[in-house]
Amino acid sequence: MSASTPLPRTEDVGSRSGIPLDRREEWARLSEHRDRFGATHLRGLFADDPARADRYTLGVGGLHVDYSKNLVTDETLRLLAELADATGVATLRDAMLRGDHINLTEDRAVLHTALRAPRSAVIRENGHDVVPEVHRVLERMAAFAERVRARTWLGHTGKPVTRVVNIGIGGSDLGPAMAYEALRPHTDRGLEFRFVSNVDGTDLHEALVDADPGRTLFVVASKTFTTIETVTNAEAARDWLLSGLGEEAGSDAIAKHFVAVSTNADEVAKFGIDTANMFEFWDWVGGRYSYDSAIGLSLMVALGPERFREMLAGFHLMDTHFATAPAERNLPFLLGLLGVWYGGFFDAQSHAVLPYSHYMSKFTAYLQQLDMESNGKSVQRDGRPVNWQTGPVVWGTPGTNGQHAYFQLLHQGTRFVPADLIGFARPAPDLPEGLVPQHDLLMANLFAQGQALAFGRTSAEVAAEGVPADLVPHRTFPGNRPTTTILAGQLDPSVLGQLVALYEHKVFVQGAVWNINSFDQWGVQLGKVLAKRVEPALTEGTEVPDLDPSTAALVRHYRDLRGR
Ligand SMILES: O=P(O)(O)OC[C@H]1O[C@H](O)[C@H](O)[C@@H](O)[C@@H]1O
Repeated sequence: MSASTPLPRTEDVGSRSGIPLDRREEWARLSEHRDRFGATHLRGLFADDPARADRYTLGVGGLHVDYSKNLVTDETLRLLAELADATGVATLRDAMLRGDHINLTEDRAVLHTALRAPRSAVIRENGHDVVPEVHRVLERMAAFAERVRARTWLGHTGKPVTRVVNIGIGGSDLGPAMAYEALRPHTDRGLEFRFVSNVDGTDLHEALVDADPGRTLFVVASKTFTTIETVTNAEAARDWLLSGLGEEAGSDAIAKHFVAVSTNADEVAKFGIDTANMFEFWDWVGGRYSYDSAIGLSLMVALGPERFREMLAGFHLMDTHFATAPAERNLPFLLGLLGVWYGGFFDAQSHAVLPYSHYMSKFTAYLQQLDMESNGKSVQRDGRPVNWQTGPVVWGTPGTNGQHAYFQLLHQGTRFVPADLIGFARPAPDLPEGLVPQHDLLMANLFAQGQALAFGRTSAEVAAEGVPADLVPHRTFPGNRPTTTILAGQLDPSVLGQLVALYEHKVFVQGAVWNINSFDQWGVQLGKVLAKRVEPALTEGTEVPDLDPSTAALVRHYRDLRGR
């Protein structure tokens, strides 16, 4: 889109009218409702309505989601659904799913849902059905993955590749790295996987320090293939390979030890990777929505094509639910609207995602990009500033570890932090017998935390336990801290796909209500530009014009410390 082309009007792509969110009557009704809601306590809500847990639980695919411990009533949910309706969430959803260019500032379609569509689907982008291409690339990925898994993908010296090093950052790292970790029991344990993202050379160093160049395969994953961290690490990896195999190994070694995943064939070729070894995706896939595209190549090698496809089917199941279920029984709508309620009317600044699964240790970091890069915006789709809170700070680590670190603040601090608790009924399939009983202990903690956060412990209850009067306030738990519990049978590829799609669509719903473009990320540009300007000052002492006094002094001090 040229700079002079006007952006499509907001009403063309969703929002029913140009009325700002905070001037809508549906918003005003929620605001009045919030005033009436006051300090209504979850204890009272459950006492008044014992059936609440049943009514506020929804099962979709393999997920069982209990949202009853949220600060909502039927009226809240009705008013939120009316807000979703008035802001055109479903209209924008339909526009996204059919390939309209809802990413206004980049004039792009947003079609990650096409990545997991069945072969029979027809989804057009600019009039062209993208589904056959999606499946063509999936088949190429599968053929490649099978060769590595069968140990028939041989390196330059004739040895099979056994270590796969994914080089990528942001959306080209977080998804595959997270899913690899989450699905470890389903991976080929005879292969080793490393995910290198940071431009800090220590990241690559640690991935290669014990590697055999003859057995190492690099997957360079970058949508643009211009990202400085990835290109720098890929060049260093190439140097490492050639110094290990001998410079004369040259292009044959590159061809056997490097594959690329990108939308940019020109840059891939410039780097020296044969485009026959390139796995393609498209500009209608956002980086943070891309790990089910060819960006998941390393993951597919780890899992095998069949399990990768099970994961895609899990995504698709949630896509179908999102596309078809009525708003009041639609999980992404519900979870998205709860966040709108807390951000808009409870001043929630953050949202904790707390998986009770050590394999999910990278899940929240993955969601940070998904949510915060999508909805960390402060202008509306037409460029006017927003006058309401948009995306929260998303944070969290696996339970039970977090309980011994920051849960104190969740229980007794002054901040209001809604949280998602995620757990799985069955332990990992290959967990040794002796460790299986620990799983119930893990899950008991999940349930206990949801209970403690919701219901707390009153001062009367504490006093009745014989606690001395001066300690009672310290040992009282106010409760009324909302959680949503997501329970699944087992952490398997399908369930992971369902979970990720649930959060993708939740983020979508929120962006639609807030009337922001969830699909660009201009906010990451400035730092990149400035880093390029500052680097010569660090290395060569070059004067950087217009450097502010604080940064200039830091640069001087850095050079002193480096002895330059
Ligand atoms: O895949 P790439 O083009 O290398 O981009 C990697 C990442 O870097 C950018 O700065 C964006 O903020 C991310 O959305 C993107 O996922």
